[in-house]
Amino acid sequence: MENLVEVSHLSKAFSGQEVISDISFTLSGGQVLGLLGHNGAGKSTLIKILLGTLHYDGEVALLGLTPEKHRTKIMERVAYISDVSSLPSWMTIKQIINYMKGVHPQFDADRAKSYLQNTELKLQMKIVQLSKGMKVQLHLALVMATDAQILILDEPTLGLDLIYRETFYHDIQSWVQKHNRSMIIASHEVSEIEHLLTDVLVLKSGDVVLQGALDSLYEQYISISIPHENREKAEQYCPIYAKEEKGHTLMLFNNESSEALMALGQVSKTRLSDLFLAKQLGLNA
Ligand SMILES: Nc1ncnc2c1ncn2[C@@H]1O[C@H](COP(=O)(O)OP(=O)(O)OP(=O)(O)O)[C@@H](O)[C@H]1O
Repeated sequence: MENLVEVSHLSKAFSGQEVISDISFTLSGGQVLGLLGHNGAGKSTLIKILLGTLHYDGEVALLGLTPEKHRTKIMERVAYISDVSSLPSWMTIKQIINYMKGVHPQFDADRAKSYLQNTELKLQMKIVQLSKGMKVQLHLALVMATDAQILILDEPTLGLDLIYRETFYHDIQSWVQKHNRSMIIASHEVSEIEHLLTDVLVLKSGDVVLQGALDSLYEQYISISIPHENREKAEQYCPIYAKEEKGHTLMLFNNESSEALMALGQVSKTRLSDLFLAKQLGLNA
């Protein structure tokens, strides 16, 4: 399948200081990439590069186009939502829909209105009167009506309540699947987005520390709840991460599935949040 996003040996330095080092990945329709990392890991810098607002070293192509050179063309088919995205506050919802119709070649006003029918938003409402969650709903409806091929989200649900978050991710996931789009989500809420993701890219101070399809990572990394009496024996198998939980220690192992180890505790599905912490903190968690 044709790749919608291609990144090859991407690096970025600010004043000689490298903040992204040699990142490569591709995304095709239906793939949802979780871009994860501690504060300052380089997530927003990578997003800015994809959106064509920063210079970089390496190769980057969205829909076959280079972000720096073809920013306007790319932005017709790439949508971006972040917690700081701003919509013109003086407009009514009806006005912004009409405005989008005027400036965006692929915008379908009827589709935007039909998405809004499932919300409490009304066409005559002014954007300035909307709560943060309502603004995100409006933004999402506008994006879903633009027929964007690639959707980039940077902490889109920051400050939203649980109901808005659930609805937001539910709507966006059905849209991505139905239309075979690609999506990149940068977020600190690892557990919240795990079920949406097909792939992950975890950064630590600009370096890739974990990358791949989630299904193969779930196979590669094994989580076992070890009762305290077996802890010492389990440690001999070199866990990459250990966390005290009620009545046992949760240990994570890489490519270690010997029967003797499995017999020491209860094997459970690996959680992305534990894998994330293992890669950020290692055994010193
Ligand atoms: N314009 C800039 N000039 C100099 N350094 C910058 C600039 N923008 C970002 N940085 C640095 O690059 C590094 C990566 O920052 P970035 O904003 O990409 O991280 P992030 O993963 O998005 O972090 P957070 O989760 O806190 O938003 C940080 O060390 C930051 O200080």
